[in-house]
Amino acid sequence: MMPGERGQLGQAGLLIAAHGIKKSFVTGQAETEVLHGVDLCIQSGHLALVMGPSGSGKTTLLSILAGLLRPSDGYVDLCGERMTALPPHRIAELRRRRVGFVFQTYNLFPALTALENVMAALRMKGAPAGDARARALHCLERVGLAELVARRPGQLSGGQRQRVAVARALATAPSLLFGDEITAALDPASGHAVMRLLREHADLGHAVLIVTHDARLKEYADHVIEMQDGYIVRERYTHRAESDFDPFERTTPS
Ligand SMILES: Nc1ncnc2c1ncn2[C@@H]1O[C@H](COP(=O)(O)OP(=O)(O)OP(=O)(O)O)[C@@H](O)[C@H]1O
Repeated sequence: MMPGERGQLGQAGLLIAAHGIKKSFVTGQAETEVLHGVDLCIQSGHLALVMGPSGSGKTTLLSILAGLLRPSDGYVDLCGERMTALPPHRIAELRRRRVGFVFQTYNLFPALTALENVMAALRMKGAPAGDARARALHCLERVGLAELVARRPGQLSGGQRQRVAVARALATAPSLLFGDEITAALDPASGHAVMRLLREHADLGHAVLIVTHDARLKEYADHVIEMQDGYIVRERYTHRAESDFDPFERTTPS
């Protein structure tokens, strides 16, 4: 059961528990440590933001938590499994079952239409063709692309491609959804719509973790993590505004 499936919990409702994460990169003769021992927990039902200056290690941390990059030291438990102890094929399998991504580069298949791109993700998780088509159409409609489902990525704007990537990530109802600058290419109204969908996704008991420079997204967040020079320097659990205040529309020029 994929759509609507609740995120499988690790200990005490944690979908991610990471401890002592270090990462070094070797360039030429030099080895540089860019994460210096990061501890982080992400709870089920939470939308978390990772913020901080350029080069502070946000994308590196996200890649490690998502199982795309191995830490040099420390461990990551994902949905209760010690991911960092698994061999690569088991990590790939865990990612396929539990994780969704939206990257700045979208990673869409250029030869497939928007509909086919979203369907492909569902088919890879074993959904029958008819179900995959219906769910893909529904998800594309939710991101406001109902009219554009037959277009290929090359026939869409950057913001429209970003929304296809969001539809594709949400379609498989991942326990953990990772996003890197998810709203960067979006106009205020689309940014608002996408964040509302991600908020709903977290409210189902999943978790959403987004790297961003956009302070407006804090209005949707439960947990804000600030990084600097390879360390987490501040973490805040926020109380979301109960009002229908709209941070995107507030900055829309009148
Ligand atoms: N594959 C790599 N090889 C060598 N150095 C790397 C590699 N990936 C990242 N780095 C370095 O690690 C540091 C952290 O990079 P990272 O991309 O995690 O930062 P960031 O906070 O996401 O930055 P931005 O906000 O600009 O995207 C930077 O100094 C970067 O140059």
